[in-house]
Amino acid sequence: MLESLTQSLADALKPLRWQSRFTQKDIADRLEAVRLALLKEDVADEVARILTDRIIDATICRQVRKSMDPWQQLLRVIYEELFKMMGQIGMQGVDAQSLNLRADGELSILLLCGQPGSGTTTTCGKLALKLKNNGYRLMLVAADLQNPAGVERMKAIGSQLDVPVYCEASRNDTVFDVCYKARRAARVAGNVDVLILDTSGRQHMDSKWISNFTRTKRHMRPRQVLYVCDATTSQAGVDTAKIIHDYHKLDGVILTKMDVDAHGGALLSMKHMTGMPIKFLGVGEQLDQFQEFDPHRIAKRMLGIVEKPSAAGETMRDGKFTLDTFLSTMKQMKKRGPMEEVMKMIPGMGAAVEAIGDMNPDDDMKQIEGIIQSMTPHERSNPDVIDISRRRRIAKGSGVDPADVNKLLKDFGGMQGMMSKMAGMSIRERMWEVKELGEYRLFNPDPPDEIEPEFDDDVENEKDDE
Ligand SMILES: Nc1nc2c(ncn2[C@@H]2O[C@H](COP(=O)(O)OP(=O)(O)OP(=O)(O)O)[C@@H](O)[C@H]2O)c(=O)[nH]1
Repeated sequence: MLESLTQSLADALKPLRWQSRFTQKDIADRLEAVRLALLKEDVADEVARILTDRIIDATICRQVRKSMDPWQQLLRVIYEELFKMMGQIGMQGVDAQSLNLRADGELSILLLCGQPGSGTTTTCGKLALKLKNNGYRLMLVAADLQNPAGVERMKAIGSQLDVPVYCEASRNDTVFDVCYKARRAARVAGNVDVLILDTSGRQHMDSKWISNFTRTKRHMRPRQVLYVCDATTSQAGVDTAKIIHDYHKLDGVILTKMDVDAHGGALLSMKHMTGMPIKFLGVGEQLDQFQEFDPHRIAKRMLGIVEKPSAAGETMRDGKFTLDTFLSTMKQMKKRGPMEEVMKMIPGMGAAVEAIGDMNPDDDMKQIEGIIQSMTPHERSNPDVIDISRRRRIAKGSGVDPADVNKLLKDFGGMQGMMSKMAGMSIRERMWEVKELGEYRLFNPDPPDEIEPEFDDDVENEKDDE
């Protein structure tokens, strides 16, 4: 995954690697090499130009910290610009909020479309598996009637996941007919939370397909329409995604076959060129080879920064950071003073606390405590088992909205991930991570166009931290 892009970037930046000082000319020369490297990896011309211009601007705007290696500072700038180019945080989860699923217990519909062979049918199964693991009850719909093999594949996926599949024997039905009948069947069954429609077709660009798709989208009222794009098709895939998005206004992209995409052209260009966020990545043929898109991790990977798992990280991933741990950590922190004061003690959080103004972290803490205490011990150790009906009961028991329970579980999931990630980091890296979380992810799920990093602080003491 992304091997060629990582190598090209490394080659372009290599002359600066061991230099103790950089002039602006050095940086400009190297970034021209980076731009050419990006073009070679099939990144859109516009994206390569804007990205390198932004990196140059950011390096000029920042006051260079004397105590820090200039190479590290340059890498930091490139990393930030890469993830800004790709990412929109807070839209990638397999949860009610990120997928806009209904909170009232009514049927939610997700519509997936994509070019033939892009992996749409497989992706429907991957999404179904993730949702099933989060406690949702699914039905899959094989609405790609032009391709009998696709229907058979969907049936095989359904039996592998033990999820019902709706399909029609008649090939005279249109995509709309199948989806319409499937929705009726799901409602009659009464035990389906999410209906996933596989509408991958033969000729997405022909007028018949467009009118059928438009009708399906209008009448089925899906909660989200996701475009499945084969990452290896690079710019051609991005161009098609843009045409379809301009016409149909989709909600996001799932990039498949990332495991065999060495170049990352589609990955880097997609958000800027189409305006759609990337939500998930397909990273293999198996149904569990599916990831929520994390632009931070991908940007690091592009720069060859390896995240090393540590023993403590493994422990976290093994599930030992439970809701009980979370609650007791919060309580310990609370003993040290009001939440607001404790949060201010965390590097980078001070500004965030000021920014949230009227919000009262102590009240939030009481609500969190109430929700966690309404769960069973088993649920606190295994939050994945909390399905929709339990979420409703927990909400009732703690006097909050089901959406608050969903949010807590989502935040906890994020924190669990962060804890495992931080376990393998140096103190400085941890400080960056917490600072980013405070200023960027936690309080601002849609990142601003520009982040103002504080490179002009007095950081002479930083070396003491290491
Ligand atoms: N390596 C890799 N292969 C994938 C991935 N996703 C899907 N595939 C493979 O891509 C091929 C096409 O997948 P399908 O799910 O049938 O694609 P489709 O878009 O529904 O195709 P049609 O039915 O022809 O429209 C299959 O061999 C899948 O196993 C992925 O993330 N990585």
